[in-house]
Amino acid sequence: MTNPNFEFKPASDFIREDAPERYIYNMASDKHEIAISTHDLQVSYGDNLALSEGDLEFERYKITSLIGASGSGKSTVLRSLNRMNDDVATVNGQIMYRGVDINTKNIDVYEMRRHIGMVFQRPNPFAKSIYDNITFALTQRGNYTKEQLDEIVETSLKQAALWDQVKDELNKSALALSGGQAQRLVIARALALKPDILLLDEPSSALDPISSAQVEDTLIELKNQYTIIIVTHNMQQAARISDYTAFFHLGKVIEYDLTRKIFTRPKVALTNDYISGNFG
Ligand SMILES: Nc1ncnc2c1ncn2[C@@H]1O[C@H](COP(=O)(O)OP(=O)(O)OP(=O)(O)O)[C@@H](O)[C@H]1O
Repeated sequence: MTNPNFEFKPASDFIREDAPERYIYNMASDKHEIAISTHDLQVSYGDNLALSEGDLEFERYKITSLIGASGSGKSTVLRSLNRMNDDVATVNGQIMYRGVDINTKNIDVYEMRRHIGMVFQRPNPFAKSIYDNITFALTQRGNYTKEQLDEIVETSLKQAALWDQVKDELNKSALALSGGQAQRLVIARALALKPDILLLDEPSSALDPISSAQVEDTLIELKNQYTIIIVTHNMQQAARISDYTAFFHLGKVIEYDLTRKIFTRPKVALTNDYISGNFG
């Protein structure tokens, strides 16, 4: 006989904050090459613990999307990966890159950011020519001949799929570019430093659908040579471009798996609720 006092609760109600139902893909067991990983990462803004547990591994030459509701900690993780949070947050734990914990005081942060570049939500070209946008950071910290700079400008613009559109007007102001072109210029600017890892924080959310598709195509092209980690609110975008997806909720990674599994057979009820638009 049915117990009249029994009340059915949705699965998400059973998730305890201290031990949420979760599933993390075990990358190490499959011998994937890891580009960067975090261990016991905890990030606080004052008293607010924005990321309370973060053990994540990012596979080399893959695109990993970080998804989750607003405030769930995605940007906090992304920004911590190249120390953009240093001045605003307390970041504890290890961030291992090429055998080095880059979350320690003796790291040259500027040098590290040449390896781990960042592209932000709004295209932010400098008020300089297209050419100078790409060469600016290089000329600040190194000696390059004009021929070397020309070559870097051409290669990075080609990689960012912008060369054909701007090759005859490299001296034009970058501020005259369209949103999609400007974002690809910013990607080219990051690539000019020859990074290993590219971090992108909602890189196409401020763009129209055509420009956004161009940026997505660019990222898919780039993953042959770069490890890409992207924060996105656009579920279709995550499903289209990424190999892995990590779902964040209240500062924790709830599910991290192959993208096709997250979007077709998520293992955690909360992930399913999120991707099917039932919350957030
Ligand atoms: N610079 C900051 N100062 C204080 N609190 C911050 C700062 N940046 C983020 N937070 C807080 O940290 C928590 C996580 O924020 P975070 O930006 O990482 O979330 P998110 O998942 O990237 O959200 P969104 O999708 O809106 O960008 C939130 O509670 C947010 O208010």
